Amino acid sequence: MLILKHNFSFCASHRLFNPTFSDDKNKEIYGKCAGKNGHGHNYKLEVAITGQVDPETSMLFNLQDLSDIVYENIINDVDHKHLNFDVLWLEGKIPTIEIFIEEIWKRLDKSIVSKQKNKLELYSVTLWETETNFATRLRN
Ligand SMILES: Nc1nc2c(c(=O)[nH]1)N=C([C@H](O)[C@H](O)COP(=O)(O)OP(=O)(O)OP(=O)(O)O)CN2
Repeated sequence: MLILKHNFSFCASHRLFNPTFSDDKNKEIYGKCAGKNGHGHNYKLEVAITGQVDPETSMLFNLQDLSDIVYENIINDVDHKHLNFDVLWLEGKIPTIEIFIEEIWKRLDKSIVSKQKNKLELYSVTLWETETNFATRLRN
C-alpha cells in the first residue's frame, strides 16, 4: 500500500468556549483557552492519500493538484482567520482540534472522491495545533 502525503501550514485564532455554559464553567473546562478574545496557533496539516500508481504518468495523484484542493477547500478559508467567527463551515461549532479535523476531513473527502481515479481516496488527515497537541483522522 502506498500513501502519498503533503504538508501545509496556516495561522488562525480561536476560542474554546461553550455559550450554554457559565463563564466559570467555561474557565473550568477550557482553562486559558476560554479567554475572552481567543488566542492564536500556528497550525500544521498533513494530508495523506492512497490509491494506485497510474502506469502512464507514474503518479498516484499529482501533488500539485492535491495542494490546490487543500488550498481551495481549507487553507484559503482558515488562514489568518478567527475560527469562531470567520469560517462558514465551522459556524456554531466549538473549534477544538477534534471538531476542526472532522470538518476538514469531510470537506477533503468530498473533494478528493469527486476527482476519483485509480482508486484514489483520502487516507488520513493529521492536524497539529501546537508542537505537542495534534490529532489524526483515519478513514473508518
Ligand atoms: N481535547 C482537546 N484539548 C485541548 C484542545 C483541543 O482542541 N482539544 N485545545 C487546547 C488549546 O487550544 C491549545 O492546544 C493548548 O495550547 P497550550 O496550552 O499552549 O498547549 P501546549 O501543549 O503547546 O503547551 P504546554 O506548555 O505543554 O501546556 C487545549 N486542550
